[in-house]
Amino acid sequence: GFYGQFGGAYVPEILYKCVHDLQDAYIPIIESKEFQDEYNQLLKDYVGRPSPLYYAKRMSEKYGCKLYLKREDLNHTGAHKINNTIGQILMAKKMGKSRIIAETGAGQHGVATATVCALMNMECEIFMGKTDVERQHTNVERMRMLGAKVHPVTTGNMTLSDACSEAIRDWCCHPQDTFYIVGSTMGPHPYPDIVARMQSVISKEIKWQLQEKIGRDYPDYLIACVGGGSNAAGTIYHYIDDSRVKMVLAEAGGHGIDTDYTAATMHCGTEGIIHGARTLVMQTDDGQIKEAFTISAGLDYPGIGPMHAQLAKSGRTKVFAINDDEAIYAGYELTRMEGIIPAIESAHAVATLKKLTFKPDDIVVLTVSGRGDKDVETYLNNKKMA
Ligand SMILES: CC/C=C(/N=C/c1c(COP(=O)(O)O)cnc(C)c1O)C(=O)O
Repeated sequence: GFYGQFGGAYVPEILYKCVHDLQDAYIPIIESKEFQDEYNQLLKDYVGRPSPLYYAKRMSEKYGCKLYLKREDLNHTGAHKINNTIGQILMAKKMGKSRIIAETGAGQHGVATATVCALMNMECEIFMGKTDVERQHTNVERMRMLGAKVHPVTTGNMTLSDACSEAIRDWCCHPQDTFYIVGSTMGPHPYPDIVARMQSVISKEIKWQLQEKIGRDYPDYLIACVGGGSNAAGTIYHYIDDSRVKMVLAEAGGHGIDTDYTAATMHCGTEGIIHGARTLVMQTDDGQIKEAFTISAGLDYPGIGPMHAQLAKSGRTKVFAINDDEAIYAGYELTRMEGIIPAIESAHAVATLKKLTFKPDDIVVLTVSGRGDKDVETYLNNKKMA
């Protein structure tokens, strides 16, 4: 499982067996008719797919293009994360696992995991940095409502990276009966590939939706935000080899890539290992992973999916570092122009529109990865930036 020099599975000895078991099992499971039938039926009737591709008329006029929004915010649980957790819970069941663990930052992956555990009657434990427990508390309440046990993590700066480390430590103590549902295109092989495949339903739908709406199955631009990289991976998946399609990604600049308060890994990271993957990571000269910083819990990660490390290095994707104030402004703009309150993560993608120059007929598809209910306090507390 390599993306150029990036990827691989750098795990402690104790995890070898369960990681290799998964490496051997995942393709046959995903490609089986039984999996495909149950997965597609749940995406349709439980998640509510296909998600709409909505023509944003007022934003199109403002930015001089034809802007279509891929509405992953309208999925059950309010974000793209459930596309992935449905797939992984079916794998866990197939592999005879009874206990599910997951990390979460924005709480959307936590909610999506707790949701499918309730659906499949499985035990669920979520690890979440204490900082994120506070700033995304509505999602913590939802997780508990759904029957999950939420463990606040108090190591490091108590955000997503610390939650990942704690989940991996737990996994090391329960390698046989526990399935770790990883929430993004990160971690040891095969997780980046599993998550990208589960999220690829996003671009599979974009293709036929564009064909239906404009008589052409490809856009001029695809735009998405990147935390670990899963909604972006899903958005670009079926277009990666199509050179007609430009790919624009938004990572979290925080207070700026020239400050110590940033999460812009593709601007500030160097090659290293984090949570089992060789990728780009923000690290000190002696290899200590630096703390990330951003207003957005879901983008607050010092690493990046190995797939995106490779795509950025090869120049296939154009990556912008969007700062906190730019994201808040963009969140208010979409809210006031189209009546859609985006997740603060998705707002980073919206903020790239100001950085691009379009031709009037350019078809632009931007993935709204989640809804902003969990971020209303953050938006209102930062109104001055609007
Ligand atoms: C897996 C940890 C990331 C989380 N969320 C990330 C996230 C992201 C960034 O994650 P990726 O799509 O995996 O880059 C974008 N949009 C929304 C609405 C998100 O919630 C979470 O815990 O919910």
